[in-house]
Amino acid sequence: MSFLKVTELSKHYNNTHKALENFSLQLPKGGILSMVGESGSGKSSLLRIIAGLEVQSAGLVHLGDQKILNPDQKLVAGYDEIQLIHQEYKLYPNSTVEENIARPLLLYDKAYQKERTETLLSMLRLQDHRNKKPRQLSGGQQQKVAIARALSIEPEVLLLDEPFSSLDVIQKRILIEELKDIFEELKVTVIFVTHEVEDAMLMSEDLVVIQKGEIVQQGKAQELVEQPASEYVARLFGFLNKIPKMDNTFIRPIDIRVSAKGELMGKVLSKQYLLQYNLLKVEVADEVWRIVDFQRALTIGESIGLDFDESNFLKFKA
Ligand SMILES: Nc1ncnc2c1ncn2[C@@H]1O[C@H](COP(=O)(O)OP(=O)(O)OP(=O)(O)O)[C@@H](O)[C@H]1O
Repeated sequence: MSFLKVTELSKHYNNTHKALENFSLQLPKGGILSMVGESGSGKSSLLRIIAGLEVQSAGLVHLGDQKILNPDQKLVAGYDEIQLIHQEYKLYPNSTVEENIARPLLLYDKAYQKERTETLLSMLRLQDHRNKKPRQLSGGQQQKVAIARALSIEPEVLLLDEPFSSLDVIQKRILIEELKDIFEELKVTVIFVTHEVEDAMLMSEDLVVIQKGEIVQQGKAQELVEQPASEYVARLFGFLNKIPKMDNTFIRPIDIRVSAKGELMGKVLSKQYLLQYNLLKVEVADEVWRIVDFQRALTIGESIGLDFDESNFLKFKA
């Protein structure tokens, strides 16, 4: 059953520049979807239109039976039910964490205000910071407060536009894992936009890849990894090695074995020490391949045989 429904949305800035083209998407209530796309692919435009903050050139957005009106159709742009959070989301600098979270609840009954604020402080584990001002918090904690504030009025939909891009990797991973559980518990419907595929996979199994304003692939993470619809999608998940003399045919480093009687011979050009393996650059025919060496046994200049199963080839249309 679709709850958030985007139908054939297009957005052309200045009547020419196409930020979105015929974009359709459906999410069930409580669904979490991660959207990956490079800069300029139309992700922010999409979220702003879904939130009712931007006028589309064509197409519709529905939340349940309700048609989302754009700023040309509605006196006050936006909806309480749909909250958009982005990287530069501003907290009230002179208010405490507690006050920031309670702010959208000012018109509500006092007892409910208190109860809801306490729930969110506890859910997001911000109790110890309740009396601090935003500047006394780390970037990750500030984004948590922003999310708590957005969640205070119990929105149906949360739209996250690269909200963690200013955080360091460790902070970010912990926060994504924490938030995923909270979103599931609250049954809020979430679209999480990022250009980092690993962050997308941490947040949800359901992924959409967007390129130049169009969906290039949508599905479970495993489907996208195993059957990428294009070279672009495949490269999002890591290096590809081109098979010599075969057009548009590739193999991933992880699918290659180093073996004395390999199908192809290669020469190690360089090696890079990474956390779980050495990543080698290997000259193979006229190509430079990336090979993973878990044993860290291979040395620069060494000639090696490379073996693989053709069933692991990734073939794309030209
Ligand atoms: N207000 C605007 N006026 C004109 N062009 C715009 C406007 N906003 C966005 N664009 C253009 O529309 C395209 C899509 O932009 P959008 O910000 O939606 O993409 P994005 O995927 O969110 O990019 P980023 O990750 O860099 O934020 C880009 O080419 C951008 O330059």
